[in-house]
Amino acid sequence: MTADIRYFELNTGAKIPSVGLGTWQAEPGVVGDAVATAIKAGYRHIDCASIYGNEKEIGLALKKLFEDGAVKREELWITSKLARSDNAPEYVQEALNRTLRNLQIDYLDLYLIHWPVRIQKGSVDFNPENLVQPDIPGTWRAMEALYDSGKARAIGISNFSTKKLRDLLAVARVPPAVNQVECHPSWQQQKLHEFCKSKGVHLSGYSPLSSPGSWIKGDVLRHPVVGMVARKLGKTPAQVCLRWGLQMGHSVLPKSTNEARVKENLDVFDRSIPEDLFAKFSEIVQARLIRGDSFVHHTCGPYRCVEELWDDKTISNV
Ligand SMILES: NC(=O)C1=CN([C@@H]2O[C@H](COP(=O)(O)OP(=O)(O)OC[C@H]3O[C@@H](n4cnc5c(N)ncnc54)[C@H](OP(=O)(O)O)[C@@H]3O)[C@@H](O)[C@H]2O)C=CC1
Ligand SMILES: CCCCCC/C=C/C=O
Repeated sequence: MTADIRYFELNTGAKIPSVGLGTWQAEPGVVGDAVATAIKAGYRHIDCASIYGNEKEIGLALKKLFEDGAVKREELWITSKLARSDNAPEYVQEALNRTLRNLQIDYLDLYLIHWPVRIQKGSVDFNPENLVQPDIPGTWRAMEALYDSGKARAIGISNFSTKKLRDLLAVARVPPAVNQVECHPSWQQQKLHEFCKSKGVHLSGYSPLSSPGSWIKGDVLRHPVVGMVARKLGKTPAQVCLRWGLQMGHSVLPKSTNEARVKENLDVFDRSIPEDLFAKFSEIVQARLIRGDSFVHHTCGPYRCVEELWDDKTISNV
């Protein structure tokens, strides 16, 4: 196993940098500095979304970095995502244009349908009455038009189960390049991983540290297997989780707004997890952290329960 896994090649032929900076819950007032710190430290991939509410500040930071000559647009990989309230064919083009205006760029490297979920345009809260049946084939045709236009150089999906991905592949003219899903040593997505691999869809792992500081409060960084591997390799638990993702073949999107941790999370290319230690990760009990409970309801919207959202009868084996 070569230690240097800097890129993964997508089905478009493009190379996605293997470590991207996450920006969800990166607060206004600090997210711009985090992006600047990351890019100066060597990150070339920023994971954004309209729903994160911080694309304007990221755009300002990018503009300054370009003006100062710290990086060129073509050296960066910028992903953004179609919000749930824009998940309808007629809203897709304007949603992308809004994101491009906010980010102050003229194309995205990757545009994803954020969730297989639609809420009424203008909804801001989690009222279940706002949940609407999405027209995924229709939205995908609108995404394909963005791909054809060159404004989105790759298109993909996020939070799609194996079944939802299979259904999409059956109607897609342009196959999705990426499925961005929760993925870390305590939610390894084995079945989805195999399916994506068999179809040439790159799996990008979100919450690769299990989102420890947020309300999600995942604790994979404290798992004994992660700790043991970290001690043996002389790396931190976070670096071990990220390295595990890279060796699985996934790009990873750690979020940090702390300068030292931003740098720590990119320092994952000098050591591989050897096979005997890598095998230990199969002992880790699996549980999904981001269940999407707010997107299901016993009477409203298309999904009656989380098992229907994920097409999975065993959301967790805990
Ligand atoms: N498509 C989707 O639906 C989703 C996409 N995402 C994407 O994935 C990104 C990452 O996921 P996210 O849920 O943010 O969680 P992560 O797993 O990246 O964890 C982020 C948390 O870990 C802390 N942290 C960062 N680095 C370290 C470290 N080296 N050691 C210890 N703690 C650390 C951060 O705090 P601090 O900032 O203080 O360092 C923050 O609290 C998101 O930001 C977003 O871009 C996430 C969820 C859903
Ligand atoms: C209250 C439910 C929110 C689900 C998490 C959505 C995370 C999105 C990040 O991209």
